[in-house]
Amino acid sequence: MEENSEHLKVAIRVRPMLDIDKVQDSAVFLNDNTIQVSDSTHMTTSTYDRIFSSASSQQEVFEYAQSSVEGVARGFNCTILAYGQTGSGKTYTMFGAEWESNNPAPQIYYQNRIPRPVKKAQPLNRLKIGIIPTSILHLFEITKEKPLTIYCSFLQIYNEKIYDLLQNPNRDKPLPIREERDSGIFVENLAEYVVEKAEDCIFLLKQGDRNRVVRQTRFNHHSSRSHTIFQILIEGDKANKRGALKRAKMNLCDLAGSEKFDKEGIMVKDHIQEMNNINKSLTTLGKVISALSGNTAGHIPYRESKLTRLLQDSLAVNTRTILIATISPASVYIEETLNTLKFADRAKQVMVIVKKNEISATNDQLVAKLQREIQHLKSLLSLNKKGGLQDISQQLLALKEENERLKKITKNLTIEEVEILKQENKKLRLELQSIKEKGENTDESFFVTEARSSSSVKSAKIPDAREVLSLIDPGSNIHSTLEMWKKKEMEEAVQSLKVKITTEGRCPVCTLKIPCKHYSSSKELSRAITPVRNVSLPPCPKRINNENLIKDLETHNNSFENAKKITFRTRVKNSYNEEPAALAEFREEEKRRQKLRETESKLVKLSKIEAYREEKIRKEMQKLEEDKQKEEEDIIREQIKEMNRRKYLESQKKKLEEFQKIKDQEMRELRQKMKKEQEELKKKEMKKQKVLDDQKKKIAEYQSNKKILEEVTMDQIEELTKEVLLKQKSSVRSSTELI
Ligand SMILES: Nc1ncnc2c1ncn2[C@@H]1O[C@H](COP(=O)(O)OP(=O)(O)OP(=O)(O)O)[C@@H](O)[C@H]1O
Repeated sequence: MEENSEHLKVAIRVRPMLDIDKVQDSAVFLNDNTIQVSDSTHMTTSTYDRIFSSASSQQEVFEYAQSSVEGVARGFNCTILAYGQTGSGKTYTMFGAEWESNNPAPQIYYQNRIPRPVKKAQPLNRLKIGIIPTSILHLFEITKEKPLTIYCSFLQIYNEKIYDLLQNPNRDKPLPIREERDSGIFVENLAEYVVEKAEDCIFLLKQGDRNRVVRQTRFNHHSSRSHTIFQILIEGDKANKRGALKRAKMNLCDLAGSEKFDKEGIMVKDHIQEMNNINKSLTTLGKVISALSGNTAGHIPYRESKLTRLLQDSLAVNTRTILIATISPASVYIEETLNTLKFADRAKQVMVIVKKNEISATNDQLVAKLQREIQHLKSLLSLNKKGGLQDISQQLLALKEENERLKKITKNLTIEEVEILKQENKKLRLELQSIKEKGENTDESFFVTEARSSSSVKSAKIPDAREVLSLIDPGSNIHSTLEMWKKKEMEEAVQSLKVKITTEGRCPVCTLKIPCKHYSSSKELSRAITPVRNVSLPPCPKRINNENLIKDLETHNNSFENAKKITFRTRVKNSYNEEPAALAEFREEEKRRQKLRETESKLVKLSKIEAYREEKIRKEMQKLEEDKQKEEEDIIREQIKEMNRRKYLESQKKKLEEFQKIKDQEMRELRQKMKKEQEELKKKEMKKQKVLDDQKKKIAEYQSNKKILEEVTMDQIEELTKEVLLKQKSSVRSSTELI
């Protein structure tokens, strides 16, 4: 399987000066991939993978992330994060400018959001939209006609609580984070939509964006006050040659911006709380990045904030991660800019190992998940089919049959069968979504992937009427119809019970064997029974009539079992008070009831033990999960340490090699110098020798001359002198003649 080790990619984007920047002098200077930030005393210089100036276009920024987005279609996970102080351009980078004109900025804080009027959708301008919409368009373009299913979800983390942006605009249902061996970390009950077209995905993105918490702050009229994560999950529909299905997810995060306490202005309580939560979660993100980069030893504090916990398996762990740090050029924000660059510097050092994600098509868990999901979707669908509620019991029966059918298709499915299951699943989801669009269902748990909702994770059994009821919001139409159905079922149960009693020759009122107070003979009873069988019971001549009984039953939880108990209790009461003959039977019954109670209490005890055991097992499982989690964290830490060690060794090796090279060069130069010096020395020696030889020669000459001179007499000297003088004279004469 493809596997690469790479650095976390870090880019800086500088936004242009805005009217809101009161002092318009720049403290940021760019030169290729180097950025300089200067205040009156210091100049900080840093280099990054890429720097986008205020003139850079949205398209240029997308192109930087394009290969990672394309990797998602090949099975590589990807996370793109925008980080920076408030008002520095994160939302502009992730969503875009066109986006803002489609979602006009509110001037007030939407505490209880009134839905904004939805403008008629304008065509997206690809030059203006940000990374998220462009990635969606690009992803759909490159996966067109590929056998893939694309899911999307959209959440916000506001005040350390997670909300579904597509289902919960009022933020009244915070969602928990769960972790499971197979599904990894996920948000329970988060809606996951199957999207077939880019336009549908964009539509959902816009819907969700409208539900995001925004507030007007000192530095941004339309400041995002929550972190958002738009997640796209891609799953292959067809297995490859190795029988594996592709599976990759892309997280597109627009973080809320850090903000300083406004000492001059007035900050409302909510604003302060938001600010503290945002700053706290960003600090934790900083700590996690620091730990991942190997700068701090030990524990990675993923669990300290919802943001880092959610991104635990999507941040630098088997995920191509791109960080776009946004800054403002204005000198007034220099402190925030330096903090952002410091964060980016740490992120630069994080190493990531990414591998292609594949899952075996015949993997037991996948098959089981698909089967469960199909059942869940079918049960929801059948509940929503028009007119289907009247004969709900028939539908439940049909679902039970379906359950049996699916159970029979046990684990040994062929790849083709799994592919068919996947298609069925997709079809059902789309059918459900179209029902939701038409407004036939108001239930918010409608689009929750079966495997991601707690009720269904626990068991794969078909829901009974009570479970079906619990799926539906109280107050909705479906709920009231089901209530009616439940009442009807209860009435029928009472009827059939009474018919049963009367056919045994007992009085339907006091349930004693006739003759009793109400009926003297079976003849009288049979006359009375006839209408009872079909419509209603004969009215009790003395005290209890049908309606009272039914009311009684209703107040006692409306179940068949309770109906039996109440009927019995009524009978006993009547007979005890008014018919002493019934006392013996009553005592017998009382004994039976006592036994029943004992058995029941035993059962309660047993179920308590069972519950205790389950709780213990659950705790053990949880502990095991936590241990596993810790182990995994240790492994990651070890991997990071190992990576850093290798990095350090490699850098040392490089340094050594460079040192060796320099040394070799120096040795070579030294040798050459020595050689030259030796040659020069040799030359000098030779010169010296020559001078010595010359001098020796001169001495020899001198000595021979001296010897000659010693032998020459005074007369010979005079003669020689004369001769010389004569020679000189003649030469002078000849020269004067010549003149
Ligand atoms: N590169 C850019 N080109 C032009 N305008 C920009 C650019 N970046 C940001 N802006 C403008 O700056 C303002 C603030 O940007 P934005 O809302 O994206 O900031 P933010 O970092 O998301 O802030 P917050 O954290 O408060 O939500 C917006 O009006 C936006 O249009």
